[in-house]
Order: sequence, then C-alpha cells, then structure tokens
Amino acid sequence: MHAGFEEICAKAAAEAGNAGHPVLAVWREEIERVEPLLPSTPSRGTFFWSSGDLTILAMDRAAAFPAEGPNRFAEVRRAWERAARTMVGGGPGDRATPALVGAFSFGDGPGSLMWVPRVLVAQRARGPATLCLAARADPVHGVEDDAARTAWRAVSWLANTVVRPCPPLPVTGAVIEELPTAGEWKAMVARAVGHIEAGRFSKVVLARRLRVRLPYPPDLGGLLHTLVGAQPGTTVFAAGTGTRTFAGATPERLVAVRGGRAETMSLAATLPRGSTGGDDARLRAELLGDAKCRREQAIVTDMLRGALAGVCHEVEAPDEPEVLDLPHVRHLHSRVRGRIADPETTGVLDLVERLHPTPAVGGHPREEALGWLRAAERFDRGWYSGPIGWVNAGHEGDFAVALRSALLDGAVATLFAGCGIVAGSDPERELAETWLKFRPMLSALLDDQGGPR
Ligand SMILES: C=C(O[C@@H]1C=C(C(=O)O)C=C[C@H]1O)C(=O)O
Repeated sequence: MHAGFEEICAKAAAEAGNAGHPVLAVWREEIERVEPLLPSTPSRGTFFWSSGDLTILAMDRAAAFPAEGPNRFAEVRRAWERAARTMVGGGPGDRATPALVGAFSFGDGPGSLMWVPRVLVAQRARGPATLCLAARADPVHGVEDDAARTAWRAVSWLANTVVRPCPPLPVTGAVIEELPTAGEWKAMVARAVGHIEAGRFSKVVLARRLRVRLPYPPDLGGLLHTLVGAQPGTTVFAAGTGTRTFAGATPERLVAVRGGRAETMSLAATLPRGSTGGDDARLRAELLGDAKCRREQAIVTDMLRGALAGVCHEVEAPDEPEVLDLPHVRHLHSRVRGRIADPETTGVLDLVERLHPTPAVGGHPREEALGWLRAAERFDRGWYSGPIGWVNAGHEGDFAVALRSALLDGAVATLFAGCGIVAGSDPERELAETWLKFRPMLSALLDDQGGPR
C-alpha cells in the first residue's frame, strides 16, 4: 500500500506542478472487513454512514469543498467535477467507492461542507472492505501530507477502530431544555395553521430543539452503534467538523443515483406505534385512511415526481403510499424512481439541488412557506433537515435528509425535530409528535427506556 500510494502521490505532485492547479491522488485497495466499523474518537473530517448494506467510515480531510448560498450544490458539483477529472487514481480497489462525503446546510447560510477524506473505509454487508487513501498535491508545495504518514495513520486508525463499543449505561443528571418552550412552539403552530387557512401556503414544516446537558460527553462510537441496532430501517450518520459532530438516524432518503437510475422517497405524515398488537394495527389503518395524512404526503410525492421528470425518463411513483414502520413512529411513504436522461451531465449532486428542500422538510409552495419559516422558526437549522451523504468519482451517490439528529458539542447535545403543519393541524398533537421524533436520539444518549414525556 505504501509504495503504490507514494507513487501516485509523486505523480499527482508532478501533474499539479505542470498544470498549475491542485491534483488529488486517490489510492484504493481491498482490505479485510473491519468489525465493527465505528469511529473511536471524532476527528476533523469524521464521517460515518450506515444504510442498507453499505457502511462507510472516514477520517480527516485531504481536500475540502465548502459552499454557501442558493448555488451551494452547483458550486460543489463543479469543484468535484474538476477534482475528479484531474485526479490521479491507483490501486486495485473498486473505482465506484465513495470518495466525497459531507453535508449541506438546510438553508442558504454558511456551513455546507463536502470533503475528500484522507482515509476512508467502505464495506457492504458481505465481502471485503475497500480502503481509500487520498492526498492533495499543491502546484507549489507538492503533496501536503507525507504519503507514508497518511498510510501509517490509516493503519493505526484502523487498529484503534476495532475497539468494542462501550455498552450503553443509563445516564443520570442530564438537564433538558426545550427551545422554544412547549407553549411558545404551540402558539407558532397555531399561527402557521392561521396562515394556511388564509391561503398563504398549504404546508410548512416547523421545527424545534431540545438542549440536553449531559454529565459527560457521549461516546460517539457507542452512540452510533446503539442507533444502528435500535433504529432498523434508518440511515445512521455522523459528520464531524473538529470540536462538533452532527449525528442521527434518519428514515428519509433524499436521492440515490446508481447505474443511470435515480431513486427518491416521499415521506410524510406521522402517527405513533401502538403499545399492543391491536392498538398498533388500528393506528396503521388510521394512518393509511386519514385524508389529512394522505394530502400531506401527496404534496411531497407530486413535487418529487415533477422534479425528477425534469431530468429523467420513465418516472414511476405508485398511486397508493405504503406505511414505513419505525420503532417509535410510522410514516406514509412512496418510492419515486426514474431513468436519468443524460447520466453524463446529471449526477447525484444535480438531483440533490433539484430536490432540496422537499415539502417533507420545507413546505409548499416552497418560497411562500420558507419565507414565513425563516422569520418564524428563529434558529439556524444548520445541517438538520439538510442533505447528508456521499458521491463517487463517477458522480453516483446517496444522500439522506438529516432528521432525528443532534449536534454534539462536548457534553451538550442539541436535538432537532419538526412536523409538517397543514390545514387542521392540532398544536397539542404536533408537540407530542416532536417528542416521538426526539426519542431515538434521546434514548441513545440517555439509555432511558421510558415513554415520551
Ligand atoms: C421534519 C421531520 O420529519 C419529517 C416530517 C414528517 C411529518 O410531518 O409527519 C414526517 C417525516 C419527515 O418527512 C423531523 O423528523 O424532524
């Protein structure tokens, strides 16, 4: 590994010098599976993803693509296209392995960041893992970090990764603060309903936060391990910027692109799980039969269908939604799929740009709802409800909508949850729904087995 990686680093340095712009060197090779594949300590550039049968763990940044504003997706797309085109690749590993990872802010403010990790391991449910090492060669200074050092760090990092996660221990003494208070938030829901009834918009997704002060910082590897085990059917993710890590377990896929096909998901409407079998079956039937829930989800499906139709042939969306059962809640959902008309020019980041924010996290009509939301919500969502995911060198990839999540900063965790408000929404029920959506993260952080508060 050292020799091959060093060789392509030297080649990248020479090409950067000739071309007068930075060049990436990316080495890929198969390694034995790493079990469990979890971060031990968070680093600047920690990225974790566990979805379907793919797990990714990455550390550090060889190159970073920060962006902000309404053109943030196109900016990153252009920068990645340039980097991928000039990249010096090497090694026998799979060329379709994720190469660029990160997250975009929900809104136009700063904070979107995608990066090429220095070290990345990706593995499917079966078979070997792929290790990717990356370095950036600068036209003047050559390779920024010594190639042998990156390889050595990868080896020692992998050795440390195979630490067994600590079993969850009940946490006592955590202090929980609601932001805003329950009363204030319910008043906001009532105001949103007023605007909907006055015809200003038909749906808006209103969020709130919980600030949890823990007695000590949570163990990231243990937290992710708990979420993977406790939240089947979700994508478990983490992205670290250095001191802070954003993590969660989301049921919502924004879009996946593979083999010239795009798949997105219309997810909306929420009811709790029942405590007995009969109760649970009744709630499932209620969700499927409820006109308000159906309307709420149809708004999302229509938007997704229209957005895919702009760049895809054969767009398919079922007439009837299905029920997605999660441990604490259930939602209505439909898969929306299409064949990309021109895969050369339409990559996963182009689809992310077309789709975000869907009415599942923003509102409808988009501009009217978001205009009101920006003033009403009164906090910066940051990465919450934004796109998080990965891209490969061929512009395929997978992005989730970062829900059921928390921003971890030392011993303080800020949790986020939002609800789609439509005509007839009841503030009390919406408030109860936020507690159900806080539950997966709250339980994982506190190891509390209790019901919603
Ligand atoms: C906004 C969230 O979830 C979204 C809103 C839903 C709803 O309003 O019922 C359901 C699923 C998600 O699309 C969240 O979990 O924070």
